[in-house]
Amino acid sequence: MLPLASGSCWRAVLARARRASLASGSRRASGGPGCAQDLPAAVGELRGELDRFGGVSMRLARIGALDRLDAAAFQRGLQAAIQQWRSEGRIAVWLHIPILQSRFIAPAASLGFRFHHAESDASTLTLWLGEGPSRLPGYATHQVGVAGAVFDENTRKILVVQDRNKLKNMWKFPGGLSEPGEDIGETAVREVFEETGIKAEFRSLLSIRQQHTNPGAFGKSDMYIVCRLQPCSFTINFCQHECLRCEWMDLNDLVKTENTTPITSRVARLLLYGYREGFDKIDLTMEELPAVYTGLFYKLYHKELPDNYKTMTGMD
Ligand SMILES: NC(=O)C1=CN([C@@H]2O[C@H](COP(=O)(O)OP(=O)(O)OC[C@H]3O[C@@H](n4cnc5c(N)ncnc54)[C@H](O)[C@@H]3O)[C@@H](O)[C@H]2O)C=CC1
Ligand SMILES: [Mg+2]
Repeated sequence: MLPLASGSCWRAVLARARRASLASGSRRASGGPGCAQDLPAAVGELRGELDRFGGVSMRLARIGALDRLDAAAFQRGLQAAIQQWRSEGRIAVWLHIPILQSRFIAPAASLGFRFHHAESDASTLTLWLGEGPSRLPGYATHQVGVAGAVFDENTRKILVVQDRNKLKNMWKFPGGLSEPGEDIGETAVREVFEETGIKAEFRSLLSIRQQHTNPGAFGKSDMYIVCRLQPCSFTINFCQHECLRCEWMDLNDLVKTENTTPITSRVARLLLYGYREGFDKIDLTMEELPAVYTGLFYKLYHKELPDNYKTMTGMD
């Protein structure tokens, strides 16, 4: 982000707020915590930053004497700053508020700010200043759950569990929610081990289910991904908190049983097809590739691409 050229605007408006307070002889003029005389210390450090979309970002954590700034003075300062930013053609304001400074949320909300998101130690509010409805991107919309279909080709057995905390005890693949920064395959391997004690390796991605307004996802959307895993151990030691039962079941039995969920039944049939006709018919395999802009790496999942199509050597 670039420092905002009109950062001095804050200094001016809060100095004005201070003068107004002094003139009105308000309680703050008399000194003590939250007193208007203390404003310049906080205000001098208050800087907005311009982003590449033409919006302004304000991080209250960067202001040293914020503890002494009271909510009413903050609101007056913010209001004047918004006016200034509007006149400069800024399209939006992002306000980052540390959790211990949450008293600034209400004054910001009264000026039209709304929550964009919250982390454990801070919240971010936004105000759209541009024309028409807000074009700011929303925050996270989905949770990601991943299950491991651990299939042993030698015995044709598949690892299944029944949840302890469900009203109906149906067979399903072990799995759970992905953690931040975790790859899909890593979640499948971790959850399978935590729930069943079975060690396994990621082979491919088999299916993706998307479901909206999911109660288990706090009313957000849910992506449930099933991976094919290859077992590396076979002795079950299942988690008593999460699972009621866990066993290696013949794949044909899982395909035929009614005591399962529709998605488990469908993926079992997909696995049976892959087992008989070749897993290349059903696998979305993974490859790591470099990201162009960030210099980081990402994982790409798709059906196997023949080598000559990867390089395009000798092809038109
Ligand atoms: N069709 C299927 O076969 C099923 C698919 N799924 C999918 O699996 C994913 C989630 O898997 P899970 O095994 O549920 O996740 P998980 O294995 O990460 O377990 C979640 C844990 O959080 C606990 N928990 C949940 N809500 C709680 C609350 N309000 N208070 C206290 N503890 C709470 C649960 O008891 C459980 O121990 C989702 O994507 C979901 O859609 C889940 C169940 C069945
Ligand atoms: Mg689970």
